[in-house]
Amino acid sequence: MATRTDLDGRPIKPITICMIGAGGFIGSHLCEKLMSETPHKVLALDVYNDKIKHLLEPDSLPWAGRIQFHRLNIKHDSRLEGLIKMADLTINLAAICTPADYNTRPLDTIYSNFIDALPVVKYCSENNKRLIHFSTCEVYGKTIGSFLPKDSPLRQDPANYVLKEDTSPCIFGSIEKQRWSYACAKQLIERLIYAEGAENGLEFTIVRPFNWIGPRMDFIPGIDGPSEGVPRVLACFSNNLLRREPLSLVDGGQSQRTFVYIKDAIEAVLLMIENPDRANGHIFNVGNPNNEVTVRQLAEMMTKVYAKVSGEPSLDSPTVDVSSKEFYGEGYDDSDKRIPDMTIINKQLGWNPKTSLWDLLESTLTYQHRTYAEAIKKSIAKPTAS
Ligand SMILES: NC(=O)c1ccc[n+]([C@@H]2O[C@H](COP(=O)([O-])OP(=O)(O)OC[C@H]3O[C@@H](n4cnc5c(N)ncnc54)[C@H](O)[C@@H]3O)[C@@H](O)[C@H]2O)c1
Ligand SMILES: O=c1ccn([C@@H]2O[C@H](COP(=O)(O)OP(=O)(O)O[C@H]3OC[C@@H](O)[C@H](O)[C@H]3O)[C@@H](O)[C@H]2O)c(=O)[nH]1
Repeated sequence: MATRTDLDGRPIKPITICMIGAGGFIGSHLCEKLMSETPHKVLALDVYNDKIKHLLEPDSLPWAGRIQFHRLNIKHDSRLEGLIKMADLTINLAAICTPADYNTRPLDTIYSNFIDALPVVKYCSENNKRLIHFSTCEVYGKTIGSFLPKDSPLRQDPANYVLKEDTSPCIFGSIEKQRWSYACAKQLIERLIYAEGAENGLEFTIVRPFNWIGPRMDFIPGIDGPSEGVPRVLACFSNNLLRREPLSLVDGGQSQRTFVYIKDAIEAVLLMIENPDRANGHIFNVGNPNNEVTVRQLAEMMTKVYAKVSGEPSLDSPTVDVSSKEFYGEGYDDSDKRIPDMTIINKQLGWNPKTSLWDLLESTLTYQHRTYAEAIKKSIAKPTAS
């Protein structure tokens, strides 16, 4: 491998990374990138490894020996501190991060996103290890603009809706809207990490992902996840398309999101890993402000793209409206709009997303069709046990 240099022209030294939650969606892409393009070693920690199996087996893979899987639950495993000590950098991705869980399993959500992350922060701080912690864009909550009258010209002022790391407030709903328990737990762990940096010199970077999507995100209910499970929107809509069912629009699909391609976002994380002097002490939005749609528009676009990649015509009525209470249960609420300000990541790391929403949906839905269409057909054809 040719000598790789950082953004300041210095050669990059190989390091060992302790990646917690390496078996998930983001972790699997990050492991893939680190194995195929860098000399770094990864201690991959997770309870599952299905999404990184292709990197672990067989032993003849070019990166054999550079990635080691450790099956463990960070809630109760004494090996955690030893693994953090063995590494130069810890990346914590582990979390319950699916909205269907926030109001139905609020305790697990709070424990997973706050309590379980505490020892990781403590071990990094005590052992002088660098930490990259995954937070979320949801820490911003609702926009200021959402509280203005519908026809107020102030809604047009970007200051009232663009989300900026160092100036935007964090606006959550009331306590019985348990949707916000996740965001609140993430916010408190951010504050704790920041305080560890300020008082004890912890070297940290906080990542706030804005709806990263792509292959291997979540699961398809009844195929590689529970039949009654509700994954995030990309997988929900993929499941509907694969089964030729209308896509469910929660509360009319009026909420807005910006979606970024996982492969673009992983480039940003690699820059953080390899440029500690530029990334330490910072909180970074990572998203694509150019890919904004309402959830309804996302459904329409996915329907068109899926018809193209599968060759199957769309349904006459491709969407159906459903209330959030019916879909997610009591205590659901939503972020109205999420546009990331890109100033800080641009200045520190020179990163910009590249892939348009249409292009990222085309490659992702091609993957979904190739991976799941046959399995879905078989599961539908299978006679049910009497
Ligand atoms: N994907 C996104 O767009 C997005 C957006 C905002 C924030 N995030 C954050 O990024 C991180 C990763 O998200 P993801 O999309 O890859 O989710 P994911 O659910 O696919 O991955 C999380 C992984 O952590 C593992 N994990 C959870 N608890 C664990 C424990 N106690 N011990 C060991 N492993 C455990 C899970 O098994 C899973 O493989 C999360 O912290 C999430 O909150 C992601
Ligand atoms: O079938 C569906 C699924 C979801 N939706 C809607 O689609 C939007 C996006 O839902 P997602 O499940 O992808 O999750 P959200 O964008 O609300 O939150 C996510 O973003 C940030 C991360 O921290 C988390 O991964 C997750 O909380 C929501 O408005 C939701 O109500 C539908 O209309 N229909």
